Amino acid sequence: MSRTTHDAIREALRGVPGGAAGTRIEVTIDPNVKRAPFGVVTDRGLPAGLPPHTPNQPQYDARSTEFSDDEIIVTRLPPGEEDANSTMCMVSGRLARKVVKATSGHAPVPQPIPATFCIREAPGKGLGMFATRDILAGELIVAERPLLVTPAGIPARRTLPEHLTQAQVSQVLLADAEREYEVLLEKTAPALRDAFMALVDSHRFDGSGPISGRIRTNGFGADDMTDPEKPGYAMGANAYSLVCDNLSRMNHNCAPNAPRYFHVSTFSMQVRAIRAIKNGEEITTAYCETLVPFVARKAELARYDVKCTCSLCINPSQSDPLLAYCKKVRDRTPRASGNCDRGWYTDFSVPESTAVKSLLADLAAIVKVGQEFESSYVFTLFQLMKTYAARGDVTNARAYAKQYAVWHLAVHGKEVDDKQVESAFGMVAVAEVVLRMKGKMKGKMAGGKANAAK
Ligand SMILES: C[S@@+](CC[C@H](N)C(=O)[O-])C[C@H]1O[C@@H](n2cnc3c(N)ncnc32)[C@H](O)[C@@H]1O
Repeated sequence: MSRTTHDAIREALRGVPGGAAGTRIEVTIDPNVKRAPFGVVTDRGLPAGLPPHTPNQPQYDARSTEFSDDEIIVTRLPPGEEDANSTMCMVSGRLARKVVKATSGHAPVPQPIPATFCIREAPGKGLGMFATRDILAGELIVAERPLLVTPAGIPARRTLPEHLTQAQVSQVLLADAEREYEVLLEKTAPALRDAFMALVDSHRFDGSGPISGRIRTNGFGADDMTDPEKPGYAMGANAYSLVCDNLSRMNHNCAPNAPRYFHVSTFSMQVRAIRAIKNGEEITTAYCETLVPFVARKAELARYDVKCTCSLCINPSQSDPLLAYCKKVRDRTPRASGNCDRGWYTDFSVPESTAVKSLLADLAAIVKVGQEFESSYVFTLFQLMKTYAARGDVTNARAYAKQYAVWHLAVHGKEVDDKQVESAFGMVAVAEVVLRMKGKMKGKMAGGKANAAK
């Protein structure tokens, strides 16, 4: 399939918070299709003359060898668990196999004790998730199996007549997808199906059916639930949409306090606090790229029926320059710039006050606009850790090693403690050597002075 066609499908069917839509599907459509209609659609259903789509979804045991890596299959994951404790998934054979391997230890989904949240009304936003106690940075807030996993784009499976308009193409894709999802949902455990249907549907007027509407409203993308990118596929054409129960009640905030990630070995979507959260505070996540100006975020969020009123959106003239500053810091990170290291913490011609001062200014700007989940934050912590260590300041090097470990836990769910960070980067060892050297030099200088006085 050509890249343009994939792009068209992806564009046509975007609507997964935090995850670019798209899928590897056999479909011929007008490459000029750009997106599914937003707003009110008067003409719903299939255009005249097109027969309804009949899904053909054999269900596989994911442990079997009956399917190929590239096939999109229907299977229950993780395998071998009760229906109510596993998820109906429409995924590639490759991804199913990855999950089977990763979950073979049958690790249970972790639960925070005592519980951290409740779901209640969030004025102006419908329901939302709120802290029921103080939560520390890095603490687990919620972990749960998804209710449903589907390709982030729509699995259309027919050749479309050339005379269809763009809007009609979108309608056919949405109508066919609805039929596919109906069959998938019939196979889902009743309690999970009920929880799914109780979720909000913000796509009631754009041609989406009740199931695809809920998927588009509540599905999250996850890095660890994607297929490897293949040459020729559009970026994001490897993504999936994971709809959860409590987790899908999290509202958007451009300065979120709880990033999400997928924990494959427990097959659970998880959320941790990126900074301390107070009892009663709303727990939020970001549905869109946040280091862009207000107008760009507003346009992106309109897709999810979100009119954001967060502290950044109500005051764009103040927040936009700060976000632009944070973006500059992010563009300097190794991943963005291609530079492995700026290395200036070992450049002793830069005075400590200057080196530390500029890094602390970067950190303060990031914290001010609540972008702690960004890579620029962790890179700045890393640089501070190294700068202090290179100058023999063990206390500060340790403090930033701790924050560095907390960031990894909150953003990736990776359990690393500050001691591991210290030894991985030789932080404290470096600081101690520097201290010893400084001590010796002082001693020599003092000795020198004493000799001079004789
Ligand atoms: C994933 S759901 C979040 C939970 C939802 N509020 C509920 O009642 O179940 C996404 C929908 O919640 C609403 N929403 C999320 N964040 C919002 C925000 N910051 N402001 C207003 N509405 C928001 C929008 O209707 C959006 O389509």
